[in-house]
Amino acid sequence: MKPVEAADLKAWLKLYLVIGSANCRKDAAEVVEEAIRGGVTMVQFREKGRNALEGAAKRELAGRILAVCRKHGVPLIVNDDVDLALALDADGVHIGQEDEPAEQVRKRIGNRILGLSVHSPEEARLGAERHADYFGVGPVFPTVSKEDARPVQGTAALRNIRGMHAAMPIVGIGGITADRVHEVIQAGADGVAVISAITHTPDACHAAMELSRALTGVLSKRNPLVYNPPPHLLK
Ligand SMILES: Cc1ncc(COP(=O)(O)OP(=O)(O)O)c(N)n1
Ligand SMILES: Cc1ncsc1CCOP(=O)(O)O
Ligand SMILES: [Mg+2]
Repeated sequence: MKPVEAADLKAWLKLYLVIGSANCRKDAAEVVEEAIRGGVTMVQFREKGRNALEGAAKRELAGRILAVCRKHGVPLIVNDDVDLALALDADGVHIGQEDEPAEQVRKRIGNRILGLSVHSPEEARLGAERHADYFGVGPVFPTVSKEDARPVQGTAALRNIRGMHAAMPIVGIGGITADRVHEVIQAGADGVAVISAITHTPDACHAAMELSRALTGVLSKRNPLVYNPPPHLLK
């Protein structure tokens, strides 16, 4: 497997669905199918929280979500669980600052995608040194989906981290809804990662379409100085 191209990853990060059984009132694989039909471009399997599945049941759900993603050509990232990602042959792993260290995960997953949560320019500097492929930055807004979330950052952390990492694929996360997408993208993110904006709605396809429409609008208008400087400026 070749290393992922940053340009491809930026496109996949546009509308990133983070999902597990605890977030859904119906089968999470069905929600993934509907959300992909509505425009989701990458999926993270995050099986956490009260009554989270474990062992064979967790693996079974992950396998069905992977099958849906493969059918539609959408990359699947596994949250925290490197063993599961390797067993499934998933496209990558997302880890945070309290998870298995990034260097170790990189060695274990080879060229699969490595996503890392960062909250400050210093964490981002270390993350880039440790060869993360993309950063997840947040919570940008208050979230109902993560009990142990860090304090809300607004868009300030995103702007700071983008300022220091012009070429890095970056996704904003935490409390993002269709009407807040423009702030997150204007602060320098390549896309948004959401749980509740898609899973806590009666129609995941419709919710994804609304988010996707908002993203397409703001990404097409974004001031090119915010990111994507010409290659000679990146040397
Ligand atoms: C895209 C994205 N960004 C951030 C996170 C949070 O990861 P982490 O800090 O490890 O917290 P948990 O999700 O493991 O509870 C994420 N999952 N995805
Ligand atoms: C996993 C995670 N990491 C930071 S905030 C968050 C939860 C995002 O969920 P929501 O989109 O419902 O706020
Ligand atoms: Mg984690």
